[in-house]
Amino acid sequence: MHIHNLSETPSILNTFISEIRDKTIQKDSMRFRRNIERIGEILGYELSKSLNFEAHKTETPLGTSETVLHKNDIVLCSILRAGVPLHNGLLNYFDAAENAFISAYRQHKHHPESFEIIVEYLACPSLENKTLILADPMLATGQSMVATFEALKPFGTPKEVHLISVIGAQKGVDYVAKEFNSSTHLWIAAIDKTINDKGYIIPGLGDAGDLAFGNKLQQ
Ligand SMILES: O=P(O)(O)OC[C@H]1O[C@H](OP(=O)(O)OP(=O)(O)O)[C@H](O)[C@@H]1O
Ligand SMILES: O=c1cc[nH]c(=O)[nH]1
Ligand SMILES: [Mg+2]
Repeated sequence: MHIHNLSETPSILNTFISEIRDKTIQKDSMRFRRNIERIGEILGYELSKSLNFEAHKTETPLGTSETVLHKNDIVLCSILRAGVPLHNGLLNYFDAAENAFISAYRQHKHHPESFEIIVEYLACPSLENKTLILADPMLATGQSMVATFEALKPFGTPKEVHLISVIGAQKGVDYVAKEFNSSTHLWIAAIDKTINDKGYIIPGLGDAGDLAFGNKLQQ
């Protein structure tokens, strides 16, 4: 897997990551969502450099401008619910992308510290020969990414696969690196050291879905 950890190069991205982590600033849910969206825009911009480009001529009022434009058929798939603001950020740049949504949540059936990933909702166009971008802001154990990719398989074989995440734990990064094809790209804004016994990334930021959209009752 090609791992692109964007925080290795200091940039304005660090400001947005620092704000979503900050226990005071993150309480402003509108700012939290907007920061995730801005991070999505930056990750999308970096990812765009790896796409395929073709020559293009643009007629201006005064002449012809020659450039290259990407030609990929992109399907942008986000994991509900925390993936929604990240999806919006990516869609701001890949505005012609087709879109897919998939739900994945942790079900704590027997013990608060053990859970399984439940995939219930899935809306997806054909993925055959397309560029699939699979986005989820948190990559903790990596089980949600792997379970959702598995659920997408009946929709066709993508030409290339890009995973997008905001904060990952090293364990989750290692797990997806093992489970996905070696040609897969991971574009990630920060990689943290550990996961606690409840599956939260440390230091992480807490629960991204709750911070974006409010608390939910456990089923
Ligand atoms: O890498 P994993 O260990 O699978 O954990 C990451 C998943 O956990 C969070 O979702 P959550 O279950 O909290 O659902 P939510 O988005 O509805 O809050 C997050 O948005 C990821 O989907
Ligand atoms: O730290 C974590 C792990 C999973 N999901 C979150 O929202 N945060
Ligand atoms: Mg959550």
